[in-house]
Amino acid sequence: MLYRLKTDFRLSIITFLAISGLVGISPFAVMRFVQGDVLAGAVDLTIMFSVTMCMVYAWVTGDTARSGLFMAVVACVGAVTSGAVVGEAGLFWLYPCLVTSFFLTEPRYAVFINLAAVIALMAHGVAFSSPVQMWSFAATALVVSCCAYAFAHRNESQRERLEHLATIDPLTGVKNRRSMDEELAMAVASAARTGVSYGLVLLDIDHFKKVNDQYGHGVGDEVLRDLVALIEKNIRRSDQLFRFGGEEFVVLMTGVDQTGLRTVMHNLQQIMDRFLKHPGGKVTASFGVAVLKTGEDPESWLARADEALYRAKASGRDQIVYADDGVAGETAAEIA
Ligand SMILES: Nc1nc2c(ncn2[C@@H]2O[C@H](COP(=O)(O)OP(=O)(O)OP(=O)(O)O)[C@@H](O)[C@H]2O)c(=O)[nH]1
Repeated sequence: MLYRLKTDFRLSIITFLAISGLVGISPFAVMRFVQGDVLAGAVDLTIMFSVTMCMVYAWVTGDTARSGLFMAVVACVGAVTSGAVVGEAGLFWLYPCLVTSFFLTEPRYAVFINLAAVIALMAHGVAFSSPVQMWSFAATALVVSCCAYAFAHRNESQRERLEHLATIDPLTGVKNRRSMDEELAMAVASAARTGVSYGLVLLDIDHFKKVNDQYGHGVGDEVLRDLVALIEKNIRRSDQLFRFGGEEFVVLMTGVDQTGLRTVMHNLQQIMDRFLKHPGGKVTASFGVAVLKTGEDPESWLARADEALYRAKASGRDQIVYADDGVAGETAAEIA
């Protein structure tokens, strides 16, 4: 739970706002009912119920885009209704709503929601004691919205940049090991939920140290980039490639069974055999392949692929070894 709060910015905002909204509004709801103002109390209760539902929906489905948008609408509609029901005192509630809209949903929706809320309150007019107060409210609401927009926009672009730095390998441009851990966990969860099968390929370039030593690191880097380009060109859009570390890569394949996986792997090995080169000749790789078993966790899945890769290296490299096969794999030359 804490992990999701730390990694999902919008979910954390939705949760924080829902909880602070509940804490902030509940004393007023109690006060309204005690004072006999049932309508205002009912408005408060409806807002509290709606924000709670938004938060629960976000946690259960992970759909923070929809729940964030709905929460922004609920908050602004609630603030406008409060202003209309209790008058001037209700106006203040719109300010936090104008700010938080930009953190809950996309700027274009937030601008629309904020404008609609301010115009609705002004058109209703009852909450204002004078035209000067009404226009002062409009002007301050505009300033607050502009500042919130600028801040949220900057925050979003910095967050995207940090996320890119944290998840993408700078040399090859593919996702790094950190992203892989998350994607494997998601694949395991999806397999348990939907029954879709997943295959994991651990690929390690053979004798890569020699390439670096003989031709320099620049050439080594070029081989890594060529390998990535070649794999990306030859896997499906739903498959994902990660740099596991150094000269080791992982391909996560979706919707493949044992037979399909063997065909894909043989094709991939053939393509590498034909096209992946360094100045002195061919570049080969060893592969460890494991299909996710029912109820298996990501660690054991990866460990089985790693063990298969170890066997591929140990039995002469340039091999594909399937976990739990118990036999050595085939070289590209044997398949051809
Ligand atoms: N050019 C380049 N080399 C890298 C990079 N990351 C790791 N390496 C090199 O990859 C080499 C890996 O060497 P080893 O672990 O001995 O593996 P190997 O030579 O491929 O031998 P086997 O895997 O046993 O076939 C080392 O020389 C690392 O310096 C990188 O980003 N660029």
